[in-house]
Amino acid sequence: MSESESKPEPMEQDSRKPICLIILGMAGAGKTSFTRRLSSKVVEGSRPYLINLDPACREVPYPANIDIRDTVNYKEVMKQYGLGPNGGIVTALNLFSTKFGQVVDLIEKAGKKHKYCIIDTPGQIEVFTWSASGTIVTEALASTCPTVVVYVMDTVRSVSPVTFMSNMLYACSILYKTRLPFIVVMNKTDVVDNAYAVEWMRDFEAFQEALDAEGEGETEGGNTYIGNLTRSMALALDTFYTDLRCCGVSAHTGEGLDEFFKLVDDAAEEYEKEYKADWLKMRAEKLEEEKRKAEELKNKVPDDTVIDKKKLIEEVSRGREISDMYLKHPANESSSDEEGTENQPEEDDKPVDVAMFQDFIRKHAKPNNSGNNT
Ligand SMILES: Nc1nc2c(ncn2[C@@H]2O[C@H](COP(=O)(O)OP(=O)(O)OP(=O)(O)O)[C@@H](O)[C@H]2O)c(=O)[nH]1
Repeated sequence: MSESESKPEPMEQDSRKPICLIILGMAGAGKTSFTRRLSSKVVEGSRPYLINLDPACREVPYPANIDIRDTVNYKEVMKQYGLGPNGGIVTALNLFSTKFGQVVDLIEKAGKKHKYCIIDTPGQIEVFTWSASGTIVTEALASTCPTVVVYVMDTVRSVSPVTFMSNMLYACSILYKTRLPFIVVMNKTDVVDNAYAVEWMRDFEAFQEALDAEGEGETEGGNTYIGNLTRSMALALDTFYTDLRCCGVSAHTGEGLDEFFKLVDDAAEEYEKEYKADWLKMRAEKLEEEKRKAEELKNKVPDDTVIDKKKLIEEVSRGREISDMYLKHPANESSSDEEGTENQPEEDDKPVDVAMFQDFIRKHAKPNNSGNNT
């Protein structure tokens, strides 16, 4: 029966899902540089599948398989909705997230070939972590594939105990918000070794000494209000530090990547054992809810409007020219674009997108943030 025993293997390979890594971190921590470094890492015969979710970045320095900029033109979004740059980025991500199901389909298919899928997020961390679209994207990924949050920390900028504490508090809040396996990546070790940070996490006395040393008569450490607060916070974070996966890396030199991938595999195992069941349950409940909402929406949308008639998001194969990419603007370009050519919106684009966007707002707007103008 050796033949039948060997048969399940390709099926397992076919249904294998990639391990999704959501790359988060403060502006300038090195998310994009780190993603770029990971993009060249060949694991089990292939490079990671890459997704850029930053609509405002000028250049993506790695060969993205999916790039939000091919779908949403955030400058047009700004114009059309009368928003500033931050509002434009948030709204662009909101629009993209309404179709994230299609992205998830592509990611699932990519699992046949790629072991990892890396998702680079916008420069301003709160655009992702404190927006409805960030939640939608995270939930869509986590309820389909093993998903791990990778928090990139700038080791150079965190040498002050107070800054380090603020960074860790932010990381901690993301951990509790996402409820996913978590890795702290201490980046830029080519400039400053991350040993100090690991010591502060493992040894409270060492952290206190550093705080005292910084504090003498200054505004931040010692017995000042901030110093005392930081001390209390460090104690409170003790539970967070226990079992926290962290490693030092340099996106510039590539140092620490092997250790990083070991932590990722370990975190993916943790997802399978401890998180997956909850996420699957949540997805079942969401599907049920969506079905109900879709019924409601169907009654509101004019009969001649067909939702999901065609794909909004397309995968871009490596090496393909930008001009070859499938471009479509959910915000509808009423003004002429920079090249002077204007794509005529198709008849059913606008009502569908507007209906989807309004439905999105209805689903996610809470009574207490209805006045939020982002
Ligand atoms: N020395 C050193 N510099 C780094 C490293 N990683 C990133 N940088 C530098 O840090 C700066 C910010 O890097 P990015 O990769 O743009 O950081 P980011 O978090 O994606 O930035 P935003 O998207 O703007 O938030 C750049 O000047 C990088 O060259 C590293 O490992 N070592």
